[in-house]
Amino acid sequence: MSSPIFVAIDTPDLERAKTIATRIRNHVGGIKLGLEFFCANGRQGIREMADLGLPVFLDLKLHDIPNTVGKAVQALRPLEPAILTVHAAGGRAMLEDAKAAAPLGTKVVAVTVLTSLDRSDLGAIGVEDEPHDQVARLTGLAREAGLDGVVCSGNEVAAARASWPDGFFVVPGVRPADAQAGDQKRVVTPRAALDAGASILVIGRPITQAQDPDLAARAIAATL
Ligand SMILES: O=c1ccn([C@@H]2O[C@H](COP(=O)(O)O)[C@@H](O)[C@H]2O)c(=O)[nH]1
Repeated sequence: MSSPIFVAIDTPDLERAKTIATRIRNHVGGIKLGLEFFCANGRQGIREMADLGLPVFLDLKLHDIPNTVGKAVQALRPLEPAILTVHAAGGRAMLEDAKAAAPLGTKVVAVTVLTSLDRSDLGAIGVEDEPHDQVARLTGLAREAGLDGVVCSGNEVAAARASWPDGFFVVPGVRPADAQAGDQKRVVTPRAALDAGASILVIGRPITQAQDPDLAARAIAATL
């Protein structure tokens, strides 16, 4: 079985992204490219990264009116990413249009509650529920809209999977026991996230900022 680790390569520098991906390629299941990389390098940058041969998770977290998101996903179709993200809070019609516009082989997954948010952050944007309850609500919405799965933290993934056994669960906010959380607030270890039902783990800085990213990826893989 291929590794569940997708490395978040968050850099605007195409050559640095290629160097990291090349170094870690034998110890991870794929690479995740997000807004920072995409805004700097666009579709051509994604193509060049895909040419390295690892599955590409395109984490653009699209969130707009249904027509705009549908058209954006259409524009991304030629890239055929393995995984593509949209924000669940965009609502059911937006989720449906995103899924309808995506290539058949692309898993479209909805971001529920960002792992950088805690209970008080939710309160500040008018959501009075605990993250757990909001994740449950948005997971149900994503499932009804025909998506493939959701993005949530390792704290909520067990309940999300229990409600959607064949869903695809992406877990970021993953930190080895001795790593710094940084801006992440809902954090679990790689082993705990997998045990709780994660389909894949998104891990960025603990690998990409390490002196030896390959060694860091192997050390994390050894804990799984
Ligand atoms: O809720 C979310 C959704 C996406 N992310 C993304 O995952 C990586 C995490 O990087 P680290 O360096 O391991 O913190 C990053 O690209 C985020 O955009 C997330 O963290 N939380």
